[in-house]
Amino acid sequence: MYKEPFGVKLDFETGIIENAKKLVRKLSDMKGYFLDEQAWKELVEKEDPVVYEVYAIEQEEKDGDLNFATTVLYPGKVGKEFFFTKGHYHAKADRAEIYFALKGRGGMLLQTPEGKAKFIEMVPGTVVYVPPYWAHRTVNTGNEPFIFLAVYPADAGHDYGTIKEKGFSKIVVEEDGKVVVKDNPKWKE
Ligand SMILES: O=P(O)(O)OC[C@H]1O[C@](O)(CO)[C@@H](O)[C@@H]1O
Ligand SMILES: [Fe+2]
Repeated sequence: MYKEPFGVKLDFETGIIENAKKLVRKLSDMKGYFLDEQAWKELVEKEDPVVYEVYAIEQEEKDGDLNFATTVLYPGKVGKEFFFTKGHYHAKADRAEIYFALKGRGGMLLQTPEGKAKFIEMVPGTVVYVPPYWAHRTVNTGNEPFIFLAVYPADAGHDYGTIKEKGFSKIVVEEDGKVVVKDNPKWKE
């Protein structure tokens, strides 16, 4: 009837949560995600870097329960575009989420299904509220790993398909040494 409460250690320096399930996403797992396809191909052939790692503590997909996970998003670029997470809507689209930045710097791109986008900068201590229905993707705009904690409903699920197909309406790139958020020329409504 009652589940057992627990505490775990989250290492703020490395992002590792003890006893968590680890997931690794390499650049080759992200075909079609970056704007510059040639730059993507060259970097995959050269070194196929790890783009991010996730350490997740997840429960059964039940209404009312919570999951949490850290993400270690490495610094890097594909062409001018900063490394990012795949990004997703929730399968149960009305589920919200909280992100808490721990280390490094970056930001979150959020978007409604109609393509209204918002970029929120994240530095250690920033808490981001992801409202129901908004897709979300984090971006590392710095030179060190960008590490954050996410807390989300256990039954939220992930809808990756929509973002994989259509992308986000905005991209985050480096231009003249600056971080610039601009319209995605490949965005499909
Ligand atoms: O699931 P994505 O889009 O690859 O991004 C990874 C991060 O997002 C989450 O799916 C939570 O929204 C976590 O598992 C992880 O923190
Ligand atoms: Fe999410």
